[in-house]
Formats: sequence, structure tokens, C-alpha cells
Amino acid sequence: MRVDFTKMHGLGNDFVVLDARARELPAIDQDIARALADRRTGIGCDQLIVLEPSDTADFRMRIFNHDGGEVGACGNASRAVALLHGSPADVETAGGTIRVEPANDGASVDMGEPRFDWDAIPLAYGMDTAAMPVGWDGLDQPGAVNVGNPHVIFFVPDTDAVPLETLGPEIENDALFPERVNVNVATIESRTHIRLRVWERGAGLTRACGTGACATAVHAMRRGLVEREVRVTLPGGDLTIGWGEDNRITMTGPATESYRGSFDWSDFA
Ligand SMILES: N[C@@H](CCC[C@H](N)C(=O)O)C(=O)O
Repeated sequence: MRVDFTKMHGLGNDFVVLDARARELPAIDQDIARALADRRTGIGCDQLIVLEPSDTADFRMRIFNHDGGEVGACGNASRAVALLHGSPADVETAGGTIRVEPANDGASVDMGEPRFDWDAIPLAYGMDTAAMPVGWDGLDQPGAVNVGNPHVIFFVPDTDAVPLETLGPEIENDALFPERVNVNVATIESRTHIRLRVWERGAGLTRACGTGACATAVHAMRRGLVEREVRVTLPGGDLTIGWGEDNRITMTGPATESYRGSFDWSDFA
């Protein structure tokens, strides 16, 4: 069976998108997702995105990390999918229903409400998620936020000075995080600007992480360090993140389609 795909990007965070809304695809499992995401032997991407029909929203977006694991949210892919869909839509994800609206070569996304309870992150045991009494090799007192997926956030003087290639996997796999975690290191540049690098669960260092930007901005807002709308600069570019009076997070930024192609399902099954 030949399957069409679209290669898309959100600030250099790249996706292979399969559209199974009109034409059903064989079941996607972790092995196929990992094989398609492989940059040497597959198509290559940080996340595989599968669009399917939904009973509760306009369509459903499934998200598989580079390592094949299925997860609840992907901010950059949400904007890419908005661009592909071409009009405003409610999108069901495993992390909740979000609303996407294409805008100016990208999209604006209502990412829903953040969760701060320790068991909603989830953490292995109870603690204050605004200032956690834990640390790893010089990274101390992080915050944790779930924005459809779990994030831990450290404020540091210089994001480039943090060895995320080694500390990222160590923290991602720490027993404190039973579902593993996305690791964010951020510098508050001003009350309206944050600089951010992210070690993504299941994908490693990426050029940008939309949910990381949302989680980091909301944590900084919760701590009173920034205004309720900020610019977040990642290695791949900038996002604007707002946290409204209605408790909902809005993310705005670019997305692009780079090419379309097709592959034989049997090569990966
Ligand atoms: N790149 C994404 C996040 C993808 C999922 C994440 N790695 C997880 O495991 O939760 C984004 O832009 O948000």
C-alpha cells in the first residue's frame, strides 16, 4: 500500500504528517512510528503526526515521538497541522482538545489550561510544583507544568552554558517523573522576553518545542517574573505565548510545509 505524507516544520522542529481522515491507514504502532522517524533509514523527523477522524472534534491528531512513544501534545505540530488544514478547527489530542487557527504563515493555537498539581504532571510524590526542592548538577529548584504533556523548567543565567546533551536524558529518565519529562532551561531576559532550550522526551535536543515554550512561559508568569504575554526565543526562532484571564494558554508562531512524498507501508511494517 502506498501512503502519502507531508513533511512540515515549526521553527525547525520537524514532522512527518500522515492524513488518515479520508483514507484509513493500517494501525500505527510504536515500531512503525520509530522506523518512519529514523533519519538514516526512514523519512526522518522529530515527531510523526497522524490525523484521523474524531467523534468529539473536527479531527484527531495523534503524536508519536522520534523514539516511537505516543504522547499527548505537540505545540509546533499543532501550528503545522493548522496550516495543512487551512481553516480554524477543534482538534482532539490525547492531552485534550485544542483550537487551531491558521494566521500569517503560521497559526495561533488555544492550547487549553495548564495543570500544576504534582499528580497531574505527574511526579512520583507530592511537592510544590512552583519551586521543587530537587536538583541535578547545578540545576536547582525547577518548576513543573503539564500542558497536555509533562515539563520541568529550570531558570538559568545562560541557557547555552547548560550541558543539556548529558543532563537532559538524566533528568528525563529520573524516577521522580514516572512518565518521563521534557526538560526546559530558560533565561528571563526581560518581563516580556524569555530565552529557552529544550531537551524533549523521546526526541532529544530539538530546534524548538512549542509546549516547552508554553510551559516555561506559564511557570515564569506563575512566579511573577514576566507579563502575561511574552516572546519566547528558541534556537529555531520566536513564539508568542499568552496566558489569559480565562486560564487558557495561547501560542502564536510560524509553520511551514517543505515537501510531499509517498512510501510503501510494507517497507516499514
Ligand atoms: N515538539 C513538541 C513536543 C513533542 C512531544 C514531547 N517530546 C513529549 O514527549 O511530550 C512541541 O512542539 O511541543
